[in-house]
Amino acid sequence: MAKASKPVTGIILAGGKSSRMGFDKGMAAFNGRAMVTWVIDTLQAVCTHSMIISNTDAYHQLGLPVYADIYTDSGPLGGIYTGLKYSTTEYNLIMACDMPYVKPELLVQLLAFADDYSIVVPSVNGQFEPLCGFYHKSTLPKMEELLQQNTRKMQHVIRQFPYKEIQIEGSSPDSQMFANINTPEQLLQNQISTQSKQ
Ligand SMILES: Nc1nc2c(ncn2[C@@H]2O[C@H](COP(=O)(O)OP(=O)(O)OP(=O)(O)O)[C@@H](O)[C@H]2O)c(=O)[nH]1
Repeated sequence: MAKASKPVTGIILAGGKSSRMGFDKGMAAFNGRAMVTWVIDTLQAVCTHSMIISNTDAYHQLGLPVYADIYTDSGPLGGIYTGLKYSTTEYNLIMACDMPYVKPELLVQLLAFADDYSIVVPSVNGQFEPLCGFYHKSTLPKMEELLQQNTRKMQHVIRQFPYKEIQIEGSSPDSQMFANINTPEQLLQNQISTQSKQ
């Protein structure tokens, strides 16, 4: 997979509570290795730099820069803000640590609109997938304003910017890429189904 023509930072969100999983989901074993490492591989196929936003020491063993949330307990928006703040590139791809099925080809599709929009996100049946998106560094000041206003809903955040939506039908196989692994049951079921496909 060719890297993007401009520098792009891959920002992995690995904070939050993992309350449904009951333990840190990014470091949970998924198909033989930590779930976050699948996401790292996807981003590194396309990005020139990568970083992890987490408040947990375990992520330091993965060989990437790890930054703690600047605004704590602020949900994914807080993680996005921190990533963009530390990023040194205009182009940034954000991914949640619990989306191991996203393909680099999708990220390339998002980057194709990076010159024309502040945010580019896929949507499935009209619902944005904000934690697999392109975010321009210039969104930072407004992101901070939204955080300070206690905004949490990413569906609302995206609409504050010039954004592009890549629509994906819920019935298409591509929509399966956005499956989150949030619970021990999903972890187990997805490992079995992934292995049976090999
Ligand atoms: N850096 C950072 N990432 C977060 C934060 N909250 C959620 N995330 C990340 O955002 C993605 C989606 O998180 P959720 O599944 O909605 O929330 P969660 O707190 O991780 O899990 P639950 O407690 O089960 O809801 C995951 O990759 C999380 O690691 C946060 O406060 N900071």
